[in-house]
Amino acid sequence: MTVGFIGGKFLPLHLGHVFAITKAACMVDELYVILSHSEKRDRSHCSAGKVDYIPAQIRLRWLSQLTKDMENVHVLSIEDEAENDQEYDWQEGAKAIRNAIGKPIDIVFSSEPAYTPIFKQIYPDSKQILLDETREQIPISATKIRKEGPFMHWDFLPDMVKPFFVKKVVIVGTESCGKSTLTRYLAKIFNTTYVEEYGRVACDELGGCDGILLPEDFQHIAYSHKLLEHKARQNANKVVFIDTEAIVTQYYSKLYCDQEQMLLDEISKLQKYDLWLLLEPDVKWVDDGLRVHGEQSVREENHLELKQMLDQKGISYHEIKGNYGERLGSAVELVRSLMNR
Ligand SMILES: NC(=O)c1ccc[n+]([C@@H]2O[C@H](COP(=O)([O-])OP(=O)(O)OC[C@H]3O[C@@H](n4cnc5c(N)ncnc54)[C@H](O)[C@@H]3O)[C@@H](O)[C@H]2O)c1
Repeated sequence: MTVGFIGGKFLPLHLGHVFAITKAACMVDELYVILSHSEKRDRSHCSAGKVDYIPAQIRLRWLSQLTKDMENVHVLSIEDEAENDQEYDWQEGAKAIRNAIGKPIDIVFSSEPAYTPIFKQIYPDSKQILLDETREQIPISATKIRKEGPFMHWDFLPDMVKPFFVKKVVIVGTESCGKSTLTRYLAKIFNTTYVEEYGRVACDELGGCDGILLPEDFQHIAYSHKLLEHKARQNANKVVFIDTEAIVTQYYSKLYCDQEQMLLDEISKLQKYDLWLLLEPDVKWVDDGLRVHGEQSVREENHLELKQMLDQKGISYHEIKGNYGERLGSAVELVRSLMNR
């Protein structure tokens, strides 16, 4: 029975790691993948680059998803207190790894020749195997991803890792301000997924909204919308476009049922978007059979009401106005600058 391990920060996990882990898994009876983490050190690595801090729990989830059907692979997480790589105590780290594995280690895997003398010292009885020290198979490193940003190396990220980096753009506004068209067009331009307004789907099913929507419909709408958001984010290509969120649902609950719902407020506290686009009601009102507030003065009043609701929540949004072409142009520009940030 041979036991081996491969350790790393996996900050973030990439296809080079996947290659190394799968190759190592074929060379031993039992492989341990060790996630070494220290919040201080890992935060400073991330902030020195172009990625948000990736908590250890997220990295552990990725490794767990990756290895869940690899019967001879186990993932362990080991924390240390080092503030940077230079401060990392390899000897202490080895002690913790031995303890966690709890059986003799036959092979220590890595793709980093610089670790060879260290491993010789701290694992004198184990064999060392370098998996792809020239990084010929999968030419990528986590340092490069952090330095240049995940979007530059998107194809080197495993599918379970991508959603963490996906930017969420939400498009809000009152009736007939071009939200659903803008959402779909942005998704086409950025070649990605989008979420349509679930309230519309619900009203289509009911055959209308005015006078027949019940307060609980808005809860159903908010839950269903969040589920669609989750799915669209899983499949997104770097960015996902979302038509409407819980504050707009609250706005509609007030408009149709004269009820402000605590649940919708709570949902709105949990949501996090990278960019908010608030559409002005300055395009022609289109009667689609579901809309009822077409008078321009009413549209403007409603817009103001929604704006106030966003302001009260401290949301920072970009106001989008003009004809359809101008709206698309300014939205594209804002999304591009978000992606390059
Ligand atoms: N104490 C110990 O015994 C021990 C052992 C190993 C690791 N560690 C910890 O892990 C850290 C090392 O993590 P890291 O950030 O250098 O590794 P990492 O998270 O970037 O990579 C993990 C492993 O994958 C390999 N790898 C990376 N890119 C690859 C590619 N493109 N193709 C093939 N293989 C690839 C690396 O060589 C490494 O062996 C150390 O600083 C230490 O904290 C400790």
